[in-house]
Amino acid sequence: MLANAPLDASTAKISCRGLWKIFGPLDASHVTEARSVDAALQRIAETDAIAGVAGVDLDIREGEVFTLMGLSGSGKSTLLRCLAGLIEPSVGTLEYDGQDLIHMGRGALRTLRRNKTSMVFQNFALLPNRTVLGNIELPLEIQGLDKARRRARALEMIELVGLAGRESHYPSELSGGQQQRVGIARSLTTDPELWFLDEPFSALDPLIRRQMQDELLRLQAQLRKTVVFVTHDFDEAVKISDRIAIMRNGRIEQCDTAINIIANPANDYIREFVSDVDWTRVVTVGDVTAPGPAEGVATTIPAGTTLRDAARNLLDSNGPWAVTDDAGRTTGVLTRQALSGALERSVAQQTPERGRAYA
Ligand SMILES: Nc1ncnc2c1ncn2[C@@H]1O[C@H](COP(=O)(O)OP(=O)(O)OP(=O)(O)O)[C@@H](O)[C@H]1O
Repeated sequence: MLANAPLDASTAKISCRGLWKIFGPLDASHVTEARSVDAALQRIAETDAIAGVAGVDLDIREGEVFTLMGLSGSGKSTLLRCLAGLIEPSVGTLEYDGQDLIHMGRGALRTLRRNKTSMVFQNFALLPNRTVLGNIELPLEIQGLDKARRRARALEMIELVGLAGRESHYPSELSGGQQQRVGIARSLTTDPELWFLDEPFSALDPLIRRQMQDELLRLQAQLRKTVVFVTHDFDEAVKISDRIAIMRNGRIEQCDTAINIIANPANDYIREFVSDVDWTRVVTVGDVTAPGPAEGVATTIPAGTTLRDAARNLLDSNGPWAVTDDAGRTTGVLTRQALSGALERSVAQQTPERGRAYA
């Protein structure tokens, strides 16, 4: 598969082709008339303009958590904002469920965004003079919902994110983690289909950050939104994402599952980008277990358990373990020997001589 290859536009929830966002005074013909993305970038480099997003093709599936990564300035926020309809792309196509956003009138786009999308920001972006309840009700107020209904819905959201009892507190009376829970609750009040999260946890300390990641996973298991997430933290991306796209200079260098990216980096840039990744936090029990029946094996372990977490089982059990999928079905058997071997291989991958493939 090409690093930047689209999945399948026909089943995509969000789909874009040849998407560009250029900052500065520049005619779109610089891009549309260029022979390739490289040629267009070359022409842009000769001007004062900057390509925040450069020729991105992407298909994001319904219900997936899709994460944008990359160094500072690589274009993550700009791409996220284009996909969210917050900023207008300079060139290219963008569709939700096959519906063209680029040629939609401003009013229709605003309505679509209000009904289908929502956003969580790194700095929480709460209104300081409104209570928790007031902040969470805001999107419904904008939608014109009557007071009783928006209050009932806001209280439901407060319950969902574990803030019951704090309804009348002001943002300044809350911890960072609690403020972000308000941001999350507010973003969910309108029941959006598309949920955009721009580094939502990066202002939080590590322990709270991990709790919020768990919280996000819990909410996502319940709500199954289509999520576009931006982070600088590969561990965070691995924990929450179905797929990760790594950006550089406005382009997507590789887009795949975390394990495929670390096992088969598309180029030297990606190899370097993931060189410090702890494989035991990425490779899961499911990745190293051969399919098969598990008769007579009483102890189970979920397929999504990372080797790092599974290693704890080695301390208090000899195995074997029946590996189970999300639905609780047994998919295979993991022996103590196989788990030890997989752990050893994962650790070895972090040495400079590591191979290109995991197996
Ligand atoms: N409003 C703007 N005007 C001009 N240039 C911009 C604007 N917004 C972003 N850029 C430029 O576009 C490029 C991509 O920026 P963007 O903020 O998307 O990167 P990022 O990967 O999200 O960075 P970070 O991780 O630091 O948030 C950068 O070169 C940035 O300077």
